[in-house]
Amino acid sequence: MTRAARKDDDMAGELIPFPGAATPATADEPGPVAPVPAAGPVQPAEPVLDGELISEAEYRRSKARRLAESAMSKLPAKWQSPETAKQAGAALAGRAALAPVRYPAAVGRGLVVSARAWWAWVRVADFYDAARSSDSLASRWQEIAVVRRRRGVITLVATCATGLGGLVVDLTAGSVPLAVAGGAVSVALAVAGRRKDGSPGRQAVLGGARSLAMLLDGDNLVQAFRDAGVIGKADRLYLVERLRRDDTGFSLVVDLPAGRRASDVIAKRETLASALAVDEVRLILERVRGDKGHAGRLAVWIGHADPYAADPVPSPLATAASWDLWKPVPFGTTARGAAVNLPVVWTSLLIGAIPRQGKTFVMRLPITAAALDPHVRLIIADGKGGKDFRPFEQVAHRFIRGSRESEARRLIAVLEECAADVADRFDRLSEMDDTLCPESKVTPEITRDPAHRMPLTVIGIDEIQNYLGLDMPLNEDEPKGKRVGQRIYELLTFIAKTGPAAGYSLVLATQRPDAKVIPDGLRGQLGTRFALRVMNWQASETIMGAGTYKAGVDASKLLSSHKGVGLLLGADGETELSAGDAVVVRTHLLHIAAIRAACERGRALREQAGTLTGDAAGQNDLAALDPTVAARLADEVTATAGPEPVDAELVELPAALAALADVLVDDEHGVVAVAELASRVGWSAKALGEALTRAGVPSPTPARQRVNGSKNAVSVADLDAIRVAIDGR
Ligand SMILES: Nc1ncnc2c1ncn2[C@@H]1O[C@H](COP(=O)(O)OP(=O)(O)OP(=O)(O)O)[C@@H](O)[C@H]1O
Repeated sequence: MTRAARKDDDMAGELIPFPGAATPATADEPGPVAPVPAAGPVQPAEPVLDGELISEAEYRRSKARRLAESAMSKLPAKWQSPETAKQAGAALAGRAALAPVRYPAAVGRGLVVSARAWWAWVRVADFYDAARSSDSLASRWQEIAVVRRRRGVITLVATCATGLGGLVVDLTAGSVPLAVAGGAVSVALAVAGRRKDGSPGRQAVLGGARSLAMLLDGDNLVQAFRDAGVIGKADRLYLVERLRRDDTGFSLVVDLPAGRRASDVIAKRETLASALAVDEVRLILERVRGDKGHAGRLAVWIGHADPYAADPVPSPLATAASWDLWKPVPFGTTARGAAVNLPVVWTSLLIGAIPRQGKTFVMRLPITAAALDPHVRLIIADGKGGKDFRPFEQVAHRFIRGSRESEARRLIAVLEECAADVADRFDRLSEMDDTLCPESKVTPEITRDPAHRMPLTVIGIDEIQNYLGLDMPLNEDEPKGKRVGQRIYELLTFIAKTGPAAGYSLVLATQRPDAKVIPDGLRGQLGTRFALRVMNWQASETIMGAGTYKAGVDASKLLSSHKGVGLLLGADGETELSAGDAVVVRTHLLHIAAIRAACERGRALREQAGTLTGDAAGQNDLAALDPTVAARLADEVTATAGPEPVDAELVELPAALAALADVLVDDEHGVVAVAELASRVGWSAKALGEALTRAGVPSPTPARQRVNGSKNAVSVADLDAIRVAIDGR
């Protein structure tokens, strides 16, 4: 006989939608097929059950197994997994072997403890100490002495009665009851004398390894939340969706007690992981937002194993015949296997990581998708200069390999060409009719029609720090003028800020993601951030944005063995990626051979569409910029990037001295109160005093003197010394 049964109640059910996780691919996923009626109006299908046909014996076996698992889950966590149970068993056996020595010692300690307690009772120690500390011992002494005498008599009577009773029992019933009573007393003494955890001399407990409960239940979870301090000791959790277990892990949705915030729990993920006894990579916490959630609702997933240690998933781009870059690019999967796609249009991407974590591999994913779209213009600058990007030479409109001076100067020329194009596109977009261009932004139709000359343009630069750090003068005639790196920074900032609406996207990668290497002005314009493992939380914040560490986003916590795994955050609100919660993504793997093949396909597509241009088509010469465009651009680009970063100290120094130079009168000499000088220039006395010290103006001795008949000594400055400093500059 056979029986149809649900495969596993706990496993069945729909996936919990977690807003915050990036775009799950659902459209292409195969699902159960409902029977189609032969003809007539469309009928609603019966609910489809996911199940399998099993025999009676199999059913009984699975039921027995579930009962056994449920019983096991009630045991302390250390008895639930074979490894920890083995350790706990060994520790128990060790303790049993030492019992003959330890038991008498515990009884001895118990005797001492009991004797001390008895002596304190007879002495009425608590009352005596209280009277002494309140200086009322003399007046209470009589009272205390009476109680002491009474307790002494009680002790004597009780001892005699016990001895007599023992003798009677021994004579009437033999020694067995006495032995039993003695045994019970010794157990009580041993309990009183046992060594407690934390008392001096107590050692770490062998076999006490904590581990995740085999079958998590509500009780384990509430305890873990309490132990982690994310809810109060008397608080409860409310299960919104019951705990489910599948092949990958446990999942559930909980409501925190009123007033507790889910984001606070997410920020304490590591502490909660410790309370649950799992590595934090196995614990995923996400807020449930929108209509189905609220600020105290949390989706929890605890993996059976490290979800990022599995074999990497090959990128679908390896086999894609072509790609439409207006569609988000397949990027990777979450820990739970949901697909994550990376939008490229309307945004720019910053990738940061320490070396050898997969930065170049990750960067090549959106660029390969761009190569597969014949209507995309690709500009590549490989600051490392290896072979990683060479396959793109076949399709790239501009391709620069290396970061020596000549290559950096060519990059500047290419970026100037792009900046001029961005400005020109906006001029032309503003002229287009509303049907074709409804929002002063490019549309798929505009970018795909060669007549409009506005293809989507992706500028990919690897090891961007190698270009931005170049310190040679831009103009050789002005050795102290603008630097090459500064010019590249200005142009990139301009393109990142104004380019997305005109169809330009930047994909920048660096292995030194600090504020000095990528100034805030540029970083702030890169709306999508992906951080693979970095050195510390500061580097993580540099990529992901200020405040992300406090919110629990820290790429330094990723393991170095997790190549290609990183945190993805949409920071500009332009894409479907959540700006609030970073999602951990295991990126797809795409090897160089597959990229080369994809680029060959991309080249063929471009040849067919007539869109193979620039370097790839052998047209290496850059068109000289029209002088009017160049002049207009010079102003716009510099204004967008803001003033050159300058050392604050250098600005303040001349400002203090320059202000003083205007107010000092020629025949003034000697010392003057700093406060008086400060009031002349409208500064605070403190700020001026500090500025003078930084300017190297020596203070008079003593530094505080009475001047102009002042009652107290005040801070003074030497006018002659200030004049010397001004003249020196
Ligand atoms: N998605 C992935 N899954 C698994 N392994 C990956 C993935 N991406 C990259 N790797 C592995 O990580 C290694 C380092 O990759 P990659 O060269 O991209 O690092 P990088 O950060 O660019 O290093 P460098 O800064 O030295 O250029 C590669 O050898 C590759 O095998």
